[in-house]
Amino acid sequence: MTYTLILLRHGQSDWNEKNLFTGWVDVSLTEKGRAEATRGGELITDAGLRPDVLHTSLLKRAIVTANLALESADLNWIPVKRNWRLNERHYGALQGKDKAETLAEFGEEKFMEWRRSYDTPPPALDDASEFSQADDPRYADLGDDAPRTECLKDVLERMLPYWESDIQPDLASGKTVLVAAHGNSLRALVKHLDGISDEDIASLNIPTGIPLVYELDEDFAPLNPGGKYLDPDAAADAIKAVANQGR
Ligand SMILES: O=C(O)[C@@H](CO)OP(=O)(O)O
Repeated sequence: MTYTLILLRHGQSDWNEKNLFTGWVDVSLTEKGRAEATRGGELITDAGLRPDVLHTSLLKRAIVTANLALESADLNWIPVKRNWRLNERHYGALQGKDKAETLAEFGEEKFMEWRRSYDTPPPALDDASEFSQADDPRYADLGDDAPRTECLKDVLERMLPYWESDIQPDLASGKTVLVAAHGNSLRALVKHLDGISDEDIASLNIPTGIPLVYELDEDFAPLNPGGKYLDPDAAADAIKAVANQGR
């Protein structure tokens, strides 16, 4: 028995286009992002894949991406589960800040530490900030556990329980699972699946809107380590663009 897992980062968002740190701020897709999402669904269909169930974050850029992909795959009807544990990394006090200005102000080392180090979070976001989610009803159940900043390690630690409790059982029952999420929550999942070291994960970036397919064995170990992008050429170009953000 092999399991099929399809990872889909949301299409380009308004704040991807503007080059702003986003995190938990609930921004919309651009027209380009919507087109990427639709094409993502076409790529899934063309590859002969048919997701049985969808898991998304609570952020609309992932939700709308999944809806558009499923619309183009004529699979609007499949069951969906949404969970904050698939959210983008909470970017702390960087949320709403321009990436190029942050790089210019703090320098390459600090910028990359905040962006890609495994275990150093940016400073926490003040609850009074216009970019805070402290009063957002969708996170009310989290109470004081709601993050004010996160590093990738934090994301991995809050994502893994959901991977084990909700996604693995769907895979184990033979379902093809589509996970529509974010650059850093998917980096955390890929780190876990591929056993990537804390150092090496810094240079792994995930492009918007291009499905990444893993075939997993019964222990959820990849049979195709690194997975397979359904449009490898577009993925390679887009990965470089993500890596160079801020420059
Ligand atoms: O701003 C963010 O939330 C993320 C994803 O867009 O950015 P980065 O790739 O810099 O971690």
